[in-house]
Amino acid sequence: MTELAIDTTALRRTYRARGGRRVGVEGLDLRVPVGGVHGFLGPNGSGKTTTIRMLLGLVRAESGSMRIFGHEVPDELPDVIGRVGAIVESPKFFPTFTGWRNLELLAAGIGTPKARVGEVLDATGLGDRGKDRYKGYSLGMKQRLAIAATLLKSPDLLIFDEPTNGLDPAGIHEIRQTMRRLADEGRTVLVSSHILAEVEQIADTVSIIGAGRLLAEGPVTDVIGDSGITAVRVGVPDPESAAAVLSGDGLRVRPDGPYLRVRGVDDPARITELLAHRGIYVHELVPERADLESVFLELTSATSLAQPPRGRRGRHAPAEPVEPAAEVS
Ligand SMILES: Nc1ncnc2c1ncn2[C@@H]1O[C@H](COP(=O)(O)OP(=O)(O)OP(=O)(O)O)[C@@H](O)[C@H]1O
Repeated sequence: MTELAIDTTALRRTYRARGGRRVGVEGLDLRVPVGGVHGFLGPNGSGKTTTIRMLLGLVRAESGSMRIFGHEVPDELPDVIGRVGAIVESPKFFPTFTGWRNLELLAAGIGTPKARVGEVLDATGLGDRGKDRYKGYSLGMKQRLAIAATLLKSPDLLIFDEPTNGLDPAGIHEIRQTMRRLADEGRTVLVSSHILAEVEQIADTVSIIGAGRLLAEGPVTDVIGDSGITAVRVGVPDPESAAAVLSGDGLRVRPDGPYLRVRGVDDPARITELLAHRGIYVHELVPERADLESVFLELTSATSLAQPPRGRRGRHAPAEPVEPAAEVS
């Protein structure tokens, strides 16, 4: 059985809202394996921050259970929190102090030897900028300094809530590289995001949530699907007749401009074969590979929220629609 860094069962947290309760997290089962980068994905308001805050003991769960490295949270959190580093909000640093000095102060505060400061600056790619003042850092460098601060106590688990918010592409790239490097050192990195493209490139495993519930989980490749082919774009002289032929064979077909988009086919050659038998000749056949973005959009769209369960690991998991709660003004 895979060793788990984070394990939650039927986790629930709601918030008071006008006209009732607003769902933060509703029956969430989250499993983060030890080692590697785990993308915790969901649209805005899907419950990522609420989950992270509950794991860190900052928000109380109404029901359900949570474990970090097998320790019950929140009861046994003091036993394991030393192994956890987290950035939930932007940490405050002294603007006129150097990055190095800021970290020295933090290290002294938690009883970490000063020698560790140089190591964590190197680990986050700030080795040659440590002697520069914090206020002169780019946003990406500021975020890397925040990561460096979490590394001072050498945590086994790092939790980053939307660490690339507000960064430009270069900054995003730097953070991505840093997270990958940390995972390659044997740490577990949980990174929440609603930007799929950046997570897809570095995550080993993902959990996708919507409306506080798990929609899919597993290795990125499994979540995307083994074949990777989600649809085939087909160009034919007579799309209407071709659609009838393909639908008749159980394929899902819909018009897409002058083309047809066909789903439910593992081997695109099947399309050519079916159509050729009816004297319809294909002039274009383009398999379109799924990416996490399209899986995510499909899973988190309102219609798929209402779809029935399809299983667990590497599959799409149960999801039920949740009544929207009124906003509090
Ligand atoms: N303190 C709070 N009071 C009331 N409602 C809250 C509070 N915190 C979160 N919520 C609500 O709970 C739901 C989940 O919010 P949460 O911040 O956990 O989502 P998220 O996935 O982290 O979103 P984002 O990507 O926008 O940060 C949202 O509907 C949000 O409005």
